[in-house]
Amino acid sequence: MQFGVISIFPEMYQALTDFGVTGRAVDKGLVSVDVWNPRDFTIDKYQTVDDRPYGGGPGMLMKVEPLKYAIEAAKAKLGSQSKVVYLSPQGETLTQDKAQQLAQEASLIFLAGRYEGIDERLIETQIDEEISIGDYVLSGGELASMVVMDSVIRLVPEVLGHDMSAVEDSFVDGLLDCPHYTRPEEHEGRKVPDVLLSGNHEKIRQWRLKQALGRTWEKRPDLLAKRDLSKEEDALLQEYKRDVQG
Ligand SMILES: CC(C)(C)c1cccc(C(=O)NCC2(NC(=O)c3cccc4nocc34)CCCCC2)c1
Repeated sequence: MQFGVISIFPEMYQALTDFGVTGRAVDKGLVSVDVWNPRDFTIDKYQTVDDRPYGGGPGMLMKVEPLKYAIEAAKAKLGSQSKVVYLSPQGETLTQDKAQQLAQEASLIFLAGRYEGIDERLIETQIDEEISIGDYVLSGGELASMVVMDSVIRLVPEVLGHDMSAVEDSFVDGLLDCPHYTRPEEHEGRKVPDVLLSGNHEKIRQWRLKQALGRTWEKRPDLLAKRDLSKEEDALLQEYKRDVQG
C-alpha cells in the first residue's frame, strides 16, 4: 500500500517510517511513505506557503497553489485516482471501521494543515474526505495523519504476520483489553492471578474474556452497546457484575 503526505515538516514522518511495526512494514516493502513539501512547489524567492487571511484576523493560512502542486506531484507518483484526505477538526472522527475502509485503498494521500488552516478552495477542489482524530486543539495535522496511517498500516496484509494478526483480532473485537501480567510472579505483594499460572487454557480464555467484557462494561459502556454478545459472553459479563457487586 502506498502513502503520500503533503507537509511542511517532512522529517516528522520518521516517527512512522523508522520505528516499530510501521518501520518494519516500510523496510519489508509492504508499505511506502513519500512526503512532498509544499515549500518545494512555490515560485517566489522566499518559498512562501502561507499568507494573511482575507477579512483580517490573527494568524496565517496555507496558500492554495503550493498545496495544489504538491498534491498533483503526489498523484503523479501514486496515481491520479488516489484518495486525498485532509486531516481536520471538521472531519469525520477516526474509528477502527474507518481505518478498515481506508486500508482497502491502493494508495492514499494525506494533507496536514499548519498555521490557522488552509484556503477553503483547496478543500473544495482537491480534498475527497476530511478525517479528525478527536476534539482537542492541535498545532498541525502531521501527528493526526500519523495516527491514521498507523491504524491503517497495521491492517495491511502481512504487516503484522500471522500470529500477530490474531492479537490484532483480540484488540479489534470491539472490547477493551484484559489485564496483562509478566514476570515476576509477585511485585510489591501483588501476585499474578492464579488462573494465569494454572496452564488450563480454557479457564484462561474464559478469564480473559470475562475481564475484557467487565472492563468494557465499566470503562466504555458505549463500546459494549455497539457489540452483540454471544451467550457465553453474556453469561461471563453477568458473572463479572455479580463478582463486583460482592
Ligand atoms: C473544536 C476543536 C476540535 C477543539 C477545534 C476547533 C477549531 C480548531 C481546532 C484546531 O485544532 N485547529 C488547528 C489545526 N487542528 C487540526 O488539524 C486538528 C485538530 C484536532 C483533531 C484533528 N484531526 O486531524 C487534524 C486535527 C491544526 C493547524 C491547522 C488548522 C487545524 C480544534
